[in-house]
Amino acid sequence: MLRVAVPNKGTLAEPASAMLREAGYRQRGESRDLTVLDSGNDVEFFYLRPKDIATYVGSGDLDLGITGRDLAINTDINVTELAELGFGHSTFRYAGPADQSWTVEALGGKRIASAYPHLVQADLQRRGITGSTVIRLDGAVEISIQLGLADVIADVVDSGRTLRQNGLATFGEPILTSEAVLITRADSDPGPAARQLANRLRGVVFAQQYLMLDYDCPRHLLEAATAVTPGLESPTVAPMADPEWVAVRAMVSRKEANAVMDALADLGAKAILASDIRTIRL
Ligand SMILES: Nc1ncnc2c1ncn2[C@@H]1O[C@H](COP(=O)(O)OP(=O)(O)OP(=O)(O)O)[C@@H](O)[C@H]1O
Ligand SMILES: O=P(O)(O)OC[C@H]1O[C@H](OP(=O)(O)OP(=O)(O)O)[C@H](O)[C@@H]1O
Ligand SMILES: [Mg+2]
Repeated sequence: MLRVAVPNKGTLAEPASAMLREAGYRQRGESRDLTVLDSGNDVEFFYLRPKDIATYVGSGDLDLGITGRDLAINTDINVTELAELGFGHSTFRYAGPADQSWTVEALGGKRIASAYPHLVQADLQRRGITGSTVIRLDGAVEISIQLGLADVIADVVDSGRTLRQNGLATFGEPILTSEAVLITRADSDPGPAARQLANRLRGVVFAQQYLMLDYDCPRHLLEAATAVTPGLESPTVAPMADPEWVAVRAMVSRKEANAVMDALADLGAKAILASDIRTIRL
């Protein structure tokens, strides 16, 4: 039986379970449940702290896990990414008081507070910065400078609101860009059941990036219209009761969908519909 770790709370918990459900797996109904057996798919899910997931997967006690890339790297254990899951996006950055001008080069010998100490140590080492003290905190890191514990922080930045509220500003390039990822132990074949779960999740991620467009097209405009909607392989073109018209169906990128619909309408297509795609196998 495949054993899979899923975040039990925090930012990643709800979207991770929703994605697994969409991919056809049974998920817990009660937020206090720590395990769920999906006997139909021969998978057992374990609901664990996101910070601990890479530890379980890296040790080989669990086969797969969903966690943040930043959390996985910070765990400093041998795991590899099987899929990017398209949610839980963030950056990991240095920040200091907004009224001081900081550079990464000036971090030597300074005190840096972070809930991701390994990630910070690795970044300092990569840059050849020495003598800094990394102070490990569990959360609410933004307050530590004000309280006198640290000179700067390194933390997860999403909207930037928490930093602004605490009078802080980022400096230097992001240390990392992160999102939720599916991980497995590095240097070992995860096996066919794990590959199937990864493929199902990739199908959901991919589907979320596309919409299905359907429209009616005057036959003489078909070439121009299908140039606007080439689809993945080629659009489906079906006859309509009126021989002057054809029905066209093609996938379009969700980001471009409205521009494509405008272009089709300008061209003379009618009844242009966009619908969600739940999942895909390419
Ligand atoms: N706005 C956000 N705040 C916090 N984490 C975020 C945010 N957006 C994305 N993430 C990602 O979510 C993961 C952190 O989730 P988690 O809930 O474990 O953090 P946490 O709230 O710091 O945990 P804890 O409950 O121990 O404080 C990281 O991978 C992080 O990059
Ligand atoms: O850029 P923003 O949109 O403001 O989001 C980033 C903030 O959110 C997270 O904190 P969280 O709420 O998880 O609290 P914590 O510090 O206790 O983990 C993270 O640690 C940052 O503090
Ligand atoms: Mg947090």
